[in-house]
Formats: sequence, C-alpha cells, structure tokens
Amino acid sequence: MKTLLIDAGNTTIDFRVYDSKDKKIRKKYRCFTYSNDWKDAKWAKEIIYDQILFTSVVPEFTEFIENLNIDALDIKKAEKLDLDKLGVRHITELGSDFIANLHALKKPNAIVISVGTTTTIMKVKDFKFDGSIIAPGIRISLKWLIKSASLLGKGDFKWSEEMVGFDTKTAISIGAINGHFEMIKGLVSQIKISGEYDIIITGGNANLMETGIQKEKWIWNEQLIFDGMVNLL
Ligand SMILES: Nc1ncnc2c1ncn2[C@@H]1O[C@H](COP(=O)(O)OP(=O)(O)O)[C@@H](O)[C@H]1O
Ligand SMILES: CC(C)(COP(=O)(O)O)[C@@H](O)C(=O)NCCC(=O)O
Repeated sequence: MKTLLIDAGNTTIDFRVYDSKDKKIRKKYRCFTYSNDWKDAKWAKEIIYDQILFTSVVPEFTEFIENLNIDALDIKKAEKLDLDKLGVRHITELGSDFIANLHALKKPNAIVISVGTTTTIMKVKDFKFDGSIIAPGIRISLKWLIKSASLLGKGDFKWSEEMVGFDTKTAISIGAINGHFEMIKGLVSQIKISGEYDIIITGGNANLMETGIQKEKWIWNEQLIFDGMVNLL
C-alpha cells in the first residue's frame, strides 16, 4: 500500500511516499509554498497511491486540496487522532505540524524543536503536549535584517567557529545562525526540564546549525513530521 504524505508548511510543501511493504518514507518532491507549482495538482492525478494524508498550516493549501474533491485526509480528521491522549482540549488549539510531531515520539518526555519558517519549541510530558514557544525563524530574521539595513546585502551566511567577526558577512553569520542556535539553547534550558527528556530537532533550517546540534547531542530527525503522519494511518 502506497500513501502520498504531504506536509504544507509556510515556506515549503513537501511530498513524500510511504510504502507499507518496506515501511520506508521516500522523498518525492518539494516546492516553495509561495510558488504556483503545487497548484497544477499533478501530484493529485497520479494514480499510484492508495491514499493521501496531509498536514497543513497553510489555509490556502488546505482549501485548495479540499476543493480538489479527491480522497485526501487531513490529519486533523484522522480516526486515530485522540486529543485526550495528547493533552489537547480542542483541535484548533494546536497547529497540525505540532500534532503530527507529537505522534512521532517514541519516548514519553521530549523537547521538540522545529526550525522552519518559525522556530517552535514544544515540551512533551508523558506523550502529552506540555506547552510551546514560537519564535521568528532563521530565514525570516535574516531576510528582515538585510531588508532593514541599507548597506547589508544577501550572502551565503553559515555557521561560524569565530567568537566575533572581522568582516560583515562573518558578523552576520554569528548573529543570525550561531545566535539563533544560542537562542534555542537558552529557551530549552529555561524550560527547566528534570528527568529524562529527548531533545529532538527537525525542520528545513536544521542543517544550518549542524555543528551545534552535534555538540549538544540533540537527535536530528529530518522526517519527524512524516513519521508522525505514518503513525496516524
Ligand atoms: N528542497 C528544498 N526546497 C526548498 N527549501 C528547502 C529544501 N530543503 C531544505 N530547504 C530549506 O527549508 C527551509 C524551510 O524549512 P521548512 O521546514 O520547509 O519550513 P516550513 O515547514 O515552515 O515550510 C527553507 O528556508 C530552505 O532553507
Ligand atoms: C507556528 C506555526 C506558524 C509553525 O509553522 P511553520 O513554521 O512550520 O511553517 C504553525 O504551527 C501555526 O500556524 N500554528 C498555529 C495554528 C493555529 O493557531 O491554528
């Protein structure tokens, strides 16, 4: 049985395929949410899938897929979804991405960090939602920094091993990338977790902070949201 899994986020829409035979999730196609690429709905016309499951935090995408009148299930309407078990009072309280990520967890206590358009930190206790933090994402911060200061230009900003920069590009790299990582670390330590907590990081911008993630020994799961979706099938 093949399932088309779709994760519609504010920056990208990511299509993957889950095959129940070998239980693997394979990458298929990813496009920018602001592009019109997904609107041709080519993916919806492929008949090789037995079902389509999606998670969306983009109302335009949700509306679009609903109007296609195809058999595509929103995880918010999945039969297996048990809000009491997740500690959520109402489905509107939490984004679909949080709900899918909650279903991906193997251990009861975790901090789930998602670095996409926004940077979200979710605390999970006994498999239940135990609060979250939402901050502007790395790319948003960088974009507005560059837009707001006339002399700053676009660049290939990346993780830096320097403490301070002696050129503008390095200085911005430290501020935007290393600084973002330090912000996450600070917020995680502010949560004051006691006992055993897995710290899991996911999202399209995690690769920018790979060095820090490895230093902290956080678990990096690039397909966390899809793992959660599969558990809702
Ligand atoms: N194939 C890809 N296409 C576009 N962006 C990608 C791709 N792979 C990684 N990215 C990165 O992912 C970031 C967006 O992260 P993502 O987790 O998709 O955010 P969201 O869930 O908010 O849409 C982009 O800024 C880009 O740097
Ligand atoms: C916090 C988010 C913007 C994160 O989205 P992302 O950065 O992954 O695109 C998303 O989970 C969201 O829109 N939450 C609010 C859901 C709601 O209030 O209905």
